[in-house]
Amino acid sequence: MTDYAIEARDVAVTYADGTEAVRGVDLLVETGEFFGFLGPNGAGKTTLIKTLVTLLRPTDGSVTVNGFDTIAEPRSVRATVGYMAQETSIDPELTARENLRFSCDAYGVPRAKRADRIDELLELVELTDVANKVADDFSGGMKKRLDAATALVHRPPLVFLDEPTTGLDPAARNRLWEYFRRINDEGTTVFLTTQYLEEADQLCDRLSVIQNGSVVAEGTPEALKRRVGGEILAVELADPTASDRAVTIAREEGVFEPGATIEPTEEGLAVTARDARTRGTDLLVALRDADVGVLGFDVRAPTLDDVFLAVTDDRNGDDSEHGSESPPADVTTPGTIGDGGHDSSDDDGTETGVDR
Ligand SMILES: Nc1ncnc2c1ncn2[C@@H]1O[C@H](COP(=O)(O)OP(=O)(O)OP(=O)(O)O)[C@@H](O)[C@H]1O
Repeated sequence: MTDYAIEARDVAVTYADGTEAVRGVDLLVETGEFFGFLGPNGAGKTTLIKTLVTLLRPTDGSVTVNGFDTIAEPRSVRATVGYMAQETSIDPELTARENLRFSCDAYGVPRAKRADRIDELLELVELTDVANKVADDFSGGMKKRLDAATALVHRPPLVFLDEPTTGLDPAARNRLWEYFRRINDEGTTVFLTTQYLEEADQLCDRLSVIQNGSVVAEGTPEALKRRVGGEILAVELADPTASDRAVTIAREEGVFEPGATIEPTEEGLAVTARDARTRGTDLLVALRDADVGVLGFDVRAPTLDDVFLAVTDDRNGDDSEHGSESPPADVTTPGTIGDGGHDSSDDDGTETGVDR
């Protein structure tokens, strides 16, 4: 086994209808890492995961997973990975225990080891008490926990989690996070795709941001946040329609360092700068002198939302290069990830399925 759980070189995936879902992605994930893959709907996350687990064949480039080439040695890849897909793989008519038994069959877990392995996993995902109840009666969170357990029956050294907490309430999400942390602490490499930036921030050692099939940023959550370039000063104006005027004042007064980003927001304006905290009061004074009323202000450290918006905003439609080395462009106020408006439920089934 290599030091890398995943080595993807210049991977491209084009669907039969000509959609270029993944365009020249390079990815190195070290053994033992908790790696995050972020991106808006339709960015190419699921396509890449399916390529890594041998469900899709790359149009171009090469992929090695756990030291095995995905095209030449797909069986070895499948034997050493677990895959929790977006769509649940559990059978609602079977009990939790039966679902796990079924997965043991599918993954070829030796019979003598099955009972212990199943008890261990039920305990890990806290479903021991309901082991003999049918999955149909489970809450969304319980189903997801069972789903995750079914991907682990063969003790894979690498597990892929495709948006595992989508649709769960915060409490259920937290429980899954604990469980993912535990398997990672025990040595399992985790590859997680998510649209929840907080989730990536909480869990991931390192992450990549993908947009339009290309990686647009990559690094540790901390390094990515630093790249936003300082802190964010948000000013709420008494009259939000005065925000353009306030922005002009902030720019023309030269209050902040030259690289500062000063933008209007719905409430007023936002400044991203290394001296946002120290020079913030100068801005407030300048606004008062210009008779622009201020209701309140706040200085905060950047979040991954800011990173995400900074690296993706400016690149909509720009698919010409990875750009992972260049600093992010402008920063806007936090929000949710944009919707590319595609239905990910369809799968062209280009390749064989993972035995599940
Ligand atoms: N079977 C398919 N045939 C043609 N195009 C597809 C197919 N599956 C996905 N696509 C397209 O490929 C692009 C990437 O889709 P993909 O599902 O990989 O994105 P994603 O980042 O996983 O999005 P989501 O978060 O919605 O799952 C999108 O433009 C999508 O519409």
